[in-house]
Amino acid sequence: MRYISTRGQAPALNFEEVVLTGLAEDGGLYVPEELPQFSHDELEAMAGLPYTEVAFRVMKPFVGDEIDDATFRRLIEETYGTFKHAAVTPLNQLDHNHWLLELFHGPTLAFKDVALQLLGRLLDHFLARRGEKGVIMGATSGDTGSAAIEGCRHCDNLDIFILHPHNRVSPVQRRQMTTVLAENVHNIAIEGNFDDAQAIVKGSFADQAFLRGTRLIAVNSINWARIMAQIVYYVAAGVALGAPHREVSFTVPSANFGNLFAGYMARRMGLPVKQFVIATNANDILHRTLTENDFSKRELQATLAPSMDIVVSSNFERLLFEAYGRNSTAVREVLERFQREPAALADAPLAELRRLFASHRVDDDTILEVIREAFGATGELLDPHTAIGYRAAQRARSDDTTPMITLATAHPAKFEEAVVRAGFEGAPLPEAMQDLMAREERYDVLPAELAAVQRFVAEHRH
Ligand SMILES: Cc1ncc(COP(=O)(O)O)c(C=O)c1O
Ligand SMILES: N[C@@H](CCOP(=O)(O)O)C(=O)O
Repeated sequence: MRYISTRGQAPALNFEEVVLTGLAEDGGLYVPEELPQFSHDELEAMAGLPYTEVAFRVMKPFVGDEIDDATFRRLIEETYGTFKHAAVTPLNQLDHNHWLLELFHGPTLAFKDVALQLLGRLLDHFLARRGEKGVIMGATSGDTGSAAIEGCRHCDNLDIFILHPHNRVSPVQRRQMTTVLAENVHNIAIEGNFDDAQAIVKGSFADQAFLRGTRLIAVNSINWARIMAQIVYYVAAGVALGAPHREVSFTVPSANFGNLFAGYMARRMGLPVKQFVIATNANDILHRTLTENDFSKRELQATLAPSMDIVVSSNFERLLFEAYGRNSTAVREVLERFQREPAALADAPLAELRRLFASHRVDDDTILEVIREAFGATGELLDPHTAIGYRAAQRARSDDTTPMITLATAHPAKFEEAVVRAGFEGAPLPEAMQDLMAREERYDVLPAELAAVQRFVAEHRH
């Protein structure tokens, strides 16, 4: 399998190279040159299989023969062996036709674990095979950081630098990162927001001289392996609810759009998906683009769903690439315009997106209302991000007969503020994290400046 850049001006890479890199050198994101296709029979055969077997079948075409089957199966088994639910990503029925896809049973209690626990193992495998070392730089609004640290902290060949927005992640999220005191783990609190952190990471890919030749690796969803691993749970959930014999729909709490883009890939590979609902918080660029063709930046707002406090949605570029018929010149133009001024999409790609995607924006008051309402109706205590999805599914689904699967992206224990403000005592942390709030923390606070961060990385890597 070859991977090409959405901006069309970077060399094509193989799977190993694409995992070991981040942004393409032309500033684009890598996507597969051709998408594997699953036939009706192949999808049908996946129903009822263990998650790990579905994972192997879905991801194998992307990996090709770059990892032998026995090794790849071992990496998959080890990865999902860290999850606390036998089904890995169980479906939980809420009413006659609405399901929650629980993605928070991994070690750090958010959907990021599904991909990042695998990515850490893939990186370790490739770097050890090459006898190379690497430096990871990642930006987090709270969840990617801890999942990446958990996935990579045992990798001898890696230093990991995670940038989080200072005082803008929840206390549990911060401590899940900053209490990991391993020598190769470095937490940086940026005096800015997530977009600032993400811009510094992307800027570092554009100018890597500060690393003097050491490889820079991405763990954010700009890394294709993140998307690849997330495709699996769409397929597993879809076939569990009757695909390919019937269509299913998905609602996805969205911000950087890596999660929903994986669902879109699953559809392009053959999963019969009727509708995707994009659920946003007040940082609603995806909703505005879809409904008003307003593809423009606005000031980032702090909300009760802090992991979705993102304005510049990286993976929307991958969707635009598909909607523009893989015309990288057109994609480059629209994204360059977006950096300077409000941009609008051309008529045909916008119509293409509207055919498949609906969207809904949920404000903080509604998040609290939904947490109470959903608990009353179903007995489930939703985290604030999942609450956004729950309401969006109710408001934007196109019909009541297609099964609707709402992605539950995090465990409520990570977001005490919203849970308590909704009137609950809080959600207990799992046993293994009981002492989290008493553990020693280590992190450095830095200005949101590329040079300051690059200097820090250069000084602290091993
Ligand atoms: C809990 C949670 N829900 C939803 C999202 C949004 O996912 P995505 O960025 O893939 O759109 C994130 C992170 O971005 C998250 O951490
Ligand atoms: N919500 C994310 C933001 C980063 O998104 P990613 O999927 O691109 O890593 C977080 O919690 O850090």
